[in-house]
Amino acid sequence: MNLAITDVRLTPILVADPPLLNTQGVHQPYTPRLIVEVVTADGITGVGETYGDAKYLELARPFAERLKGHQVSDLNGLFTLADQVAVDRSRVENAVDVGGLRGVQTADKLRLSVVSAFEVACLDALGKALGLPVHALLGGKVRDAVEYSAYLFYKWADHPEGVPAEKDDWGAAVDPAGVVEQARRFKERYGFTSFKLKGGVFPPDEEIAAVRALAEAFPGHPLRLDPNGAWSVEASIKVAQELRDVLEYLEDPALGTPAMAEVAERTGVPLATNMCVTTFAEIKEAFTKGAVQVVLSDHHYWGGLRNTQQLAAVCRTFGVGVSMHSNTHLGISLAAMTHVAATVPNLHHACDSHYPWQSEDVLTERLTFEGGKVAVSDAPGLGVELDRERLAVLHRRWLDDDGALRDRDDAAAMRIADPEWVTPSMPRW
Ligand SMILES: O=C([O-])C(=O)C[C@H](O)[C@@H](O)C(=O)[O-]
Ligand SMILES: [Mg+2]
Repeated sequence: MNLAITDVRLTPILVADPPLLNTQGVHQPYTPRLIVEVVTADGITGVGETYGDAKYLELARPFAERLKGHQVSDLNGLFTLADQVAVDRSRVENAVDVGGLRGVQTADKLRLSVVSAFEVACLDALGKALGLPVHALLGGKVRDAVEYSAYLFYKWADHPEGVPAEKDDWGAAVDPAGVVEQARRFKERYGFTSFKLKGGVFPPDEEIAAVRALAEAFPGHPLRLDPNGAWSVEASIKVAQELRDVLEYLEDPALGTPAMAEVAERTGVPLATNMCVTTFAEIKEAFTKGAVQVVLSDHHYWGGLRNTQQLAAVCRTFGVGVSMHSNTHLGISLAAMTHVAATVPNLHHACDSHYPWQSEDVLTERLTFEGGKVAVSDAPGLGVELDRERLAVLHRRWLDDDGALRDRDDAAAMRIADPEWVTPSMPRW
């Protein structure tokens, strides 16, 4: 068996995205992703997926060049190689994370976000070579299916007039009735039993009303609200108090560990985060201060599936919960999330996934949710197959773009509807 990498293919693509609202603006009609393929000397191809904005591509290209001859089994070596790739400082210093809402930006985090796709691709190739599923390479699954929650968004019916976009069939959701209707459809289509509402869009009272409406429509279902740090400590405490009987957790109500710690201390509602604990370096302060009760991991920016397992082990040690965050992603990443989630014993909350919002994919067969769960594949590797024709079509869209959509920018998308829009300063309320 020859596990040496002989070829690496990087394919940036643009995928359709509905007009989903968040505190920074609205999603653009197409969003960039990067599809990574590693090919071994034996002709086995492994696939991975990560963010596709220019700053990730700029790193992925020189990194890919260093991979020729690298063994797909040498996962630790990927990180050593990545350290050799210089990060342009302007990419991280004072940079506003215009679309990600994923916390601090550092050179390491940028590297990890790129390496994660290669780690997944190597695991996929290794699994195919050995005839083993990725979860087996990670130590084995402890469950046969992974539970996800419905990721509800305030949403316009369509992207602004005149903007080329794919039509979706979800309709608008800009008030409590719209949010409940969206949740109903999520439940009907996918069987989800817990609901997360992306908040920070309307004043807190309106979002409290939406969560109350969800609680009435779906009694006993776990509910979460995530304003991405848009509230002051006082506003966060007010929301926590008003919703404490129905919330499973409140996600990133306020920005930064000190503010989260204050909210946690003054309310009994558990706090989750994918903004103030996004790197190993941020764990100590947050856990010592009791700022978070659930860390939402994301294998992209935590640096892959094995780092996600390490994060879960640290959380377990400190009695902090762990679950999963998600940005716009396709089926390769959902498969990777499902494999690693299947191996984490202390995963007790349904994971987030944007996947239902993505009408397009690069797989021959989409992953499906049954009863809100994705079955853990036992096929070799990730258990997914790339659809090269679809990949080519979505790459062609990226090639044809004049650059406007190659970097996700939710504020720019909002300015098309509201020319006065500027990224709100935080806390917004
Ligand atoms: O849980 C979160 O904070 C997210 O998923 C952040 C994302 O950027 C989400 O708000 C989005 O895509 O609009
Ligand atoms: Mg969040």
